Amino acid sequence: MASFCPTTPQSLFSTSFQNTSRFPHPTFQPHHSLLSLHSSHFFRKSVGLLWGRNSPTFKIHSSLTDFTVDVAVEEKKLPKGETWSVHKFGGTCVGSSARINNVADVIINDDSERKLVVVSAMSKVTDMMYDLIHKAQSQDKSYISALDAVEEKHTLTALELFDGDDLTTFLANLHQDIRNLKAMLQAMDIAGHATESFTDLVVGHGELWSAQILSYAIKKKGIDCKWMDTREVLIVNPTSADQVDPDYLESERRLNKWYSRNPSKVIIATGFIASTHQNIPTTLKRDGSDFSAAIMGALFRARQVTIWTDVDGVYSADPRKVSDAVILKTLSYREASEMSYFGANVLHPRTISPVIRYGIPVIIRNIFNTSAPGTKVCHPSTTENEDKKILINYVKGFTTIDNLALVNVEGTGMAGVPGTASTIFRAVKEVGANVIMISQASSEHSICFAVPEKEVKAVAEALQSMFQNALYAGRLSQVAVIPNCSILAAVGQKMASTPGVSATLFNALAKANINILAIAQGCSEYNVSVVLKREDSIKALRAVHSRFYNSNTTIAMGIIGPGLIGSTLIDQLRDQAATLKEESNIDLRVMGIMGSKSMLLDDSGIDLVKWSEIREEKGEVTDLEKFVQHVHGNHFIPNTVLVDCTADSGVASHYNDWLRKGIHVITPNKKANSGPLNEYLRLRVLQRQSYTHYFYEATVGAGLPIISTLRGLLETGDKILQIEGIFSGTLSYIFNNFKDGRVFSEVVAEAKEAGYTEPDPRDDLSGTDVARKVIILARESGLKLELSDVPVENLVPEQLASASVQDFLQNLPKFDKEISKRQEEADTAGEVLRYVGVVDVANEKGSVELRRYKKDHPFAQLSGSDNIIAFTTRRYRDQPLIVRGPGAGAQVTAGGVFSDILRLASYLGAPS
Ligand SMILES: NC(=O)C1=CN([C@@H]2O[C@H](COP(=O)(O)OP(=O)(O)OC[C@H]3O[C@@H](n4cnc5c(N)ncnc54)[C@H](OP(=O)(O)O)[C@@H]3O)[C@@H](O)[C@H]2O)C=CC1
Ligand SMILES: N[C@@H](CC=O)C(=O)O
Ligand code: NA
Repeated sequence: MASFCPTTPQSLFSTSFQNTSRFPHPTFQPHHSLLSLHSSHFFRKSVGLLWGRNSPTFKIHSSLTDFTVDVAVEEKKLPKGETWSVHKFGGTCVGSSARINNVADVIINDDSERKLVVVSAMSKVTDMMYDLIHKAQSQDKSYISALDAVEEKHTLTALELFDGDDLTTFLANLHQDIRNLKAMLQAMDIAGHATESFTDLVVGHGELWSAQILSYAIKKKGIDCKWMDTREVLIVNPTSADQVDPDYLESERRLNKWYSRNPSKVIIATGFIASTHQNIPTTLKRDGSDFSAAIMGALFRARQVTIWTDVDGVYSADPRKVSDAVILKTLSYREASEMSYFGANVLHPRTISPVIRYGIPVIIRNIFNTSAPGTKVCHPSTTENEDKKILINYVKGFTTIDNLALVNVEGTGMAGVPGTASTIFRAVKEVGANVIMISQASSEHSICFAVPEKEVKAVAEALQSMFQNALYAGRLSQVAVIPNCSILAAVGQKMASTPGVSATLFNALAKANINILAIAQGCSEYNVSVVLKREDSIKALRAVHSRFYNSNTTIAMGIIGPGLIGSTLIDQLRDQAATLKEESNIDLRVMGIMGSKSMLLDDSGIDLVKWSEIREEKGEVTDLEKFVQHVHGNHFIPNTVLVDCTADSGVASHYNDWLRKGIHVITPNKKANSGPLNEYLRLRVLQRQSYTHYFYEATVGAGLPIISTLRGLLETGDKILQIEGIFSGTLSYIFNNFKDGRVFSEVVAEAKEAGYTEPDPRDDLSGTDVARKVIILARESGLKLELSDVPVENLVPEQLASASVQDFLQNLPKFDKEISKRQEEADTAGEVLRYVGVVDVANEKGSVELRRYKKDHPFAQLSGSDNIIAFTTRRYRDQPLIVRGPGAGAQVTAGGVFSDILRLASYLGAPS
């Protein structure tokens, strides 16, 4: 066996680069092909001369010895193709001896006939190596102890993994490398500088050591394997400061030669590092190890390349932002490139190019969860129909880029003037800014483009100066900067030629009340990008993801007024939450509950079992503005709804403002819809113009479908003639039970106890509550009536009009006689008393009164808190359409509010 002896360091360029691991001991076997070893002046011209174990004529340069060894070797032809599978393990995968052992098992368990494994340096080692260089250059002597730490880390790992001759060999190599590195660092220390190739040489040691360690760890498990210093094989041409192009022909030639000397079914190769044609060490720059794996895949024409990471595959969106993000089973090469560009943790486009050439699939898998199949990146034909889970199978993923600014160059002088765009982008190029997205409307009045926020100041200044004259002359009106923007991109190969994809995207954004600042879609249609305000970025991502992936429709809720109805609603939400999530993908999160005195806020959703105790303990003083800000301010949840369960007109006066902010409103509170007409009309106009919803089914007939029935009639072209009925659950209960000698005040108390009345039962007895319902239905039918336009028959004794609720109830028995008299008179005539409301649409009037009906009249047949509402319309003229059932009470009212919430969820995209 030929080897050459270590020499004593003499100077940096003729010193101790002997017997290093990147220059593995040539294991010359007597029956091998002719191998010539020459020596010359070691490192005399360039350190690159070291990377020369690439041909049967093997040149070794030493400052002390010159020698040539010719060995006859048998040429082993590299078998290429399906039998090879390539794996790549990043730094975290080989971060410790336990992980290296795990990696060894994964390789052994791969039943491919031949395996080529690319490894990165152990985790943190590359940073440690850069730190050494940084310290040495700045003459910080602590690089010596830092180098000791590097040596110790690898020594300990080796000691834990293998033993015997392999350990001795590895440690000898490692010590020699460390001595060499020390000499190099000393030189940097003296020079106060390190060239790029020197830096690459130092840093590349991390890969050399990890490849050797892994190969010995595999050998220890009884599998024969060789390790490869890829600098002997991978030849690249630097194309720019951060890019190199592989020379496939030369690399293939060198690989064949390497293999002829090192035939093996398992090869562990260093990632990241390569050489130039002049054998100068270099690196593959960003994402280098992935690139190494892809190049190796191409050189070996491998069956597949597996990139092992610490995630289960490529997600449909960043899982830290979208909790429902799913792992994609397949992605086309193009989709992977697009997603990667837009910040997803996918293969960098450049790294996939070598495998695209041969259609070699790349699988992204999780080393910590080998049961997960991962994501397969391959040609689209093989990806079809695999991602079945996706409802709308056209968009694969969504990504965002933050910290951008939009620049808008605008003016009438731009249209039809060739060269404007070129001038703009020349200015941008001159300040070295990177244009991320461009959009120009065909009117040519403006061009807008997105650049990184940190570059926008220079861009704006350059444009101001470039267009100084045009701005002065008015040909351009402005160069405006819109800061704090983000791009949201939807990526999918099948988006091309599929109508409706963008419409769905924009619709989802509109429903989440997100404003789009600019749009771009290239002709290839693989990507639709929209620019949004930064603060909307996560909300937008969730909204579009949920629309395309049938994932949860999440709604942030704020409940105002946890009284009888509010607290019953909370109980119903609590009991139904799991089913809704599981069966309908609706995730309702109550972020705040507010009463008149105290409120409870929570960032992730209040525990609906213990909310009352928690409010007692942690509640804060009610502050409506803070409450709204909290519930709506959660940018992770795309939709917000405020549910007003008070009877308060002050709370209702905020609906306008909330709707304007994109907050949906749901309420059983009648105050807004029966309040001042102009405010009501303003509210409706605003609501109709926006995608923000305002639902109030429970304001009339509680949970009964009154508003929706009326809407249905109107929207389908029916004409309402009259709506007549018993609209008050309280008054219905009272007059249904005020018979057989019972006392009026007692029945009123029962109605209050049963939860039918308004917080102040005089609102019911006075007829005001019924009048409000009449107004709500009248306005819904198109009448422009004020509450004061509806005459009411007031049943509240005048003397008790201004008493407290308690005094009113206490003193009501004093007035029982009068009403009993009316009841008896009716009874004698074979009639009953019923409190009815009428909307006379034809005559544009409303009325509310206590009427007498024959005992066989449908209104006389009611029981409990039943409401009955008869719609006489053009279609239902002879036989009115009748809705009947309990029209008050906690459960039915809260149920009505709840069903409005679910209607909202379905409008927002939940399955209906
Ligand atoms: N009962 C029924 O059958 C039906 C009721 N409705 C409507 O439902 C609504 C609620 O009725 P109900 O639950 O019976 O009434 P309650 O009196 O039981 O509850 C009202 C709640 O509103 C809170 N509240 C009042 N003012 C404010 C304010 N300014 N800010 C915050 N919270 C406030 C109260 O808080 P606190 O407790 O802290 O004072 C209380 O929690 C009413 O609008 C009613 O018309 C509609 C259809 C049927
Ligand atoms: N107090 C009201 C409750 C429903 O609106 C009624 O009695 O109908
Ligand atoms: Na209703």
